[in-house]
Amino acid sequence: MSQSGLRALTRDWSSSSTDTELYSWPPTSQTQSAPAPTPTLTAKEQRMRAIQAGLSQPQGAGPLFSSSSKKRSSDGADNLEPPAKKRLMPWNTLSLDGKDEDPTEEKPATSMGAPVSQRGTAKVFLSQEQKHILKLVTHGSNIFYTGSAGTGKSVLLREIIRALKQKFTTALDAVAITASTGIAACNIGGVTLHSFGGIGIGVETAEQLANKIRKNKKATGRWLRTKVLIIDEGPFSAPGFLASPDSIQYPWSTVNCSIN
Ligand SMILES: Nc1ncnc2c1ncn2[C@@H]1O[C@H](COP(=O)(O)OP(=O)(O)OP(=O)(O)O)[C@@H](O)[C@H]1O
Repeated sequence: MSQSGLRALTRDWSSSSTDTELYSWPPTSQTQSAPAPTPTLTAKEQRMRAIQAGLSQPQGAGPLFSSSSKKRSSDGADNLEPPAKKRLMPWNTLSLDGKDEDPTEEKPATSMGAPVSQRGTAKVFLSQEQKHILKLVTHGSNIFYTGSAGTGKSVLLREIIRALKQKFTTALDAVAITASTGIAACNIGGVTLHSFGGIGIGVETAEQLANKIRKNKKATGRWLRTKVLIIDEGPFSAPGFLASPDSIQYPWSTVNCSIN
């Protein structure tokens, strides 16, 4: 037994450095390139490392993972993945091009030069013409104003209504807001002229309409309490009702109600 090859081989393993180099495993070069073992980590720390590694995976890439994916790209380990797309949100629309909006900065003026308040409602600054008409109305003049589309008639009318309501704060029904059509009346918070006046469809003569109003106590009361009658889109009223300056004044002058 002492001359067997097994005995000789055992002796060679323990004594010969050459044999050790030939049969050593794993190879020295691969051992150096392998990740360093972490024998000092506890089981809890190893679990935490595993969870963090799982969270840093590219799937579901979003803002939460953007930093880790950037880190991988800088390391050169995973530079084929496209960068995460920045989501376009209302609060960062301007910051995409590097121009952050200052929320405390005052908004620019509107096209009409009116500054925008913080609530987003524009304060109206009337033109000289609009101011002139408003002044005439508040001083008690009878006014008919017209103009092309978009010249500010409706804006002026809203200011007139506001000013008259302030002037007649205590008088109930002092300002009658009417229009020739229901839609136009809705736009200014009023009623149709025919509904207010109690004249039905208003196809009779002015004298007949006045008699009709007299017979209607509610309508007569409305006319008598009215200090100012506003008629929007007046030219579209029933033919004959507002056909001429004379007929404009006729109905309420016959029921002893003056515009003032
Ligand atoms: N003094 C003002 N200040 C600010 N904006 C104004 C002023 N006057 C008119 N505008 C603006 O001009 C535009 C047209 O005004 P508006 O609707 O009153 O015109 P309009 O004459 O009533 O037009 P349409 O006859 O078509 O009804 C609106 O956007 C309104 O806000």
